Amino acid sequence: MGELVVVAIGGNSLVKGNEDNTIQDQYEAVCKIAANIADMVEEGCEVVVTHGNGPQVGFTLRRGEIAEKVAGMPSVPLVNCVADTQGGIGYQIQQALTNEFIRRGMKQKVATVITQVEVSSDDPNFKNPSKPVGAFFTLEQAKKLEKEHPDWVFVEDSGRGYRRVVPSPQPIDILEKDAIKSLIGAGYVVIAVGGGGIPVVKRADQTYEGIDAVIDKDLATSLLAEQIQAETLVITTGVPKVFIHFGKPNQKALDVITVAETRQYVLEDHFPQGSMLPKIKASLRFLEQSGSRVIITNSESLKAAIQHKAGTHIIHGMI
Ligand SMILES: Nc1ncnc2c1ncn2[C@@H]1O[C@H](COP(=O)(O)OP(=O)(O)O)[C@@H](O)[C@H]1O
Ligand SMILES: NC(=O)OP(=O)(O)O
Repeated sequence: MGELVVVAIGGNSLVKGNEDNTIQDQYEAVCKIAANIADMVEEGCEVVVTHGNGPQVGFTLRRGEIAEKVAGMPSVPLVNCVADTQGGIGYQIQQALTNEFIRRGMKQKVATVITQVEVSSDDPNFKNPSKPVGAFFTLEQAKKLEKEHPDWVFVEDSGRGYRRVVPSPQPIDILEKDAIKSLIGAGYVVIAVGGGGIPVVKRADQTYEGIDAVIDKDLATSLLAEQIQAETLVITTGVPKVFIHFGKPNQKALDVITVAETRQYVLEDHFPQGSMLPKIKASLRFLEQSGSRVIITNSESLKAAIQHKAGTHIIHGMI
């Protein structure tokens, strides 16, 4: 059995532009990432793929709102928008990976698991929306939209523009973790926890129901990696490495850092709230709970990163 690696794909890395991004554009981006993931499988890794849905779930929500306004169609709850994007993006990744394995003459099987993630209805994050979704707007556009829709909240997203935010509770448990483990054991490349998972709460009678929110996919991925006892968590994003003093003249790329060093960089405020900080928090959580190493890199560098030749590696301590 190879090293069990959970790879998270950022939702932003699947969209080129803003709301003008087409499904075909997204599939082309998915195909490029699928080739990089196939490289890892060829390297001997057992791979579980997770993905974000930040842009896509916002677009889906907006489509429903426009259809309601223009055609009087019933609105689609946010939790169902999460489920729709999990299925839609999961389908594209599953097809792209399957085709990539066929082209390479590999017998690898692929399956996507609809994944529900338990959250608490008492989570304080329900009262304080923080997860940016959908399109990026200018300040003027955001102010105009806030006037038109008093229930919408906007935040500035890491220097990239203003985005609508929705509640983002902490993930507590991956309901389908045993199914995911079984599929890995049967030799599948598994796609799971798409869009951070479909948020559900447990009722008093122990049954579940969906709740409107978008879970941070890095936190949900870290919980999955812990629950399936993965050795390695790889978070792919738009940059090849994590930097300190990011975007400043003295920015410095990090190659290998320890958990203690990473905690110190967090205290020194090197990682912004809406972008790199959730990835770092998810990495620390995985290493503190069970993991051996975390790699943060871009998808192009996946193979080299697994071979210790690229990316930022976070480890317990220096050997
Ligand atoms: N210290 C940092 N090191 C590297 N990248 C950073 C840092 N701070 C902010 N970033 C930015 O954060 C981005 C990752 O966040 P985001 O795009 O929201 O994630 P995702 O890829 O999951 O959608 C990077 O592509 C980079 O532009
Ligand atoms: N659900 C989620 O965290 O998606 P992104 O990674 O696309 O923001």
